[in-house]
Amino acid sequence: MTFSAKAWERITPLYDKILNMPFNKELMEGSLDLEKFKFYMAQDAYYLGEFGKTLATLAGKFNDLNYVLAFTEFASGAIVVERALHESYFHEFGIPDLVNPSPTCLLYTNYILNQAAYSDVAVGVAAVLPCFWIYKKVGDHIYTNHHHDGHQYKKWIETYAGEEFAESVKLAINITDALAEKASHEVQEKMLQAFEMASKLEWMFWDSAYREETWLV
Ligand SMILES: Cc1ncc(CN)c(N)n1
Repeated sequence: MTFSAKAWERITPLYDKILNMPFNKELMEGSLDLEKFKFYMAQDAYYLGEFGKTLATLAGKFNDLNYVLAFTEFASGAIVVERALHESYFHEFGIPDLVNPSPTCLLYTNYILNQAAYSDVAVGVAAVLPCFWIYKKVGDHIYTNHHHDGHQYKKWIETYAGEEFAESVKLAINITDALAEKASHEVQEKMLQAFEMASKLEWMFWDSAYREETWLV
């Protein structure tokens, strides 16, 4: 069994919960409160900057130059392509440029940055894989089930259900599998744990956006 098959099996119950979160269900129906979506987009802008730095950190750790290239492109993709999506919404909805990260956003970004900086590179890669893979699956699910006409969150849906993003996700999965194949049993177990932890943090990120989470002190 490949690492990716094992990893997805491990998070399947969590993935089902993600699909049924109010944020994602209402986003799909187009009924999601605009203030919640704006909150999410603002936090996600912060997230994507840190995600880009995490990918760039990982890029510098590979010996295989194909992987360096792939992760460098992922890093610029996170910042350039997804930022374009954000900027169109920022324009439309007036979301602020400077964002203070929510507790969950800070927790998630610090987790992936920490894994990229201090863990085995294969573990760092496993920690960022949910950011690709879960979004692709959720994007496809929402794309298939949403009403196409005049949907106010159409650009978001099309970004994550699109072909360009699909190519990156496939490559990220293949690289993770190749790294896992060469890793010790111990590192493979840490990779699974990192994949599961980041998947939980994806759940928390949507939940925190729905609650418009703030600092209590
Ligand atoms: C929180 C989060 N995770 C993943 C993605 C998709 N790269 C995103 N935009 N935001």
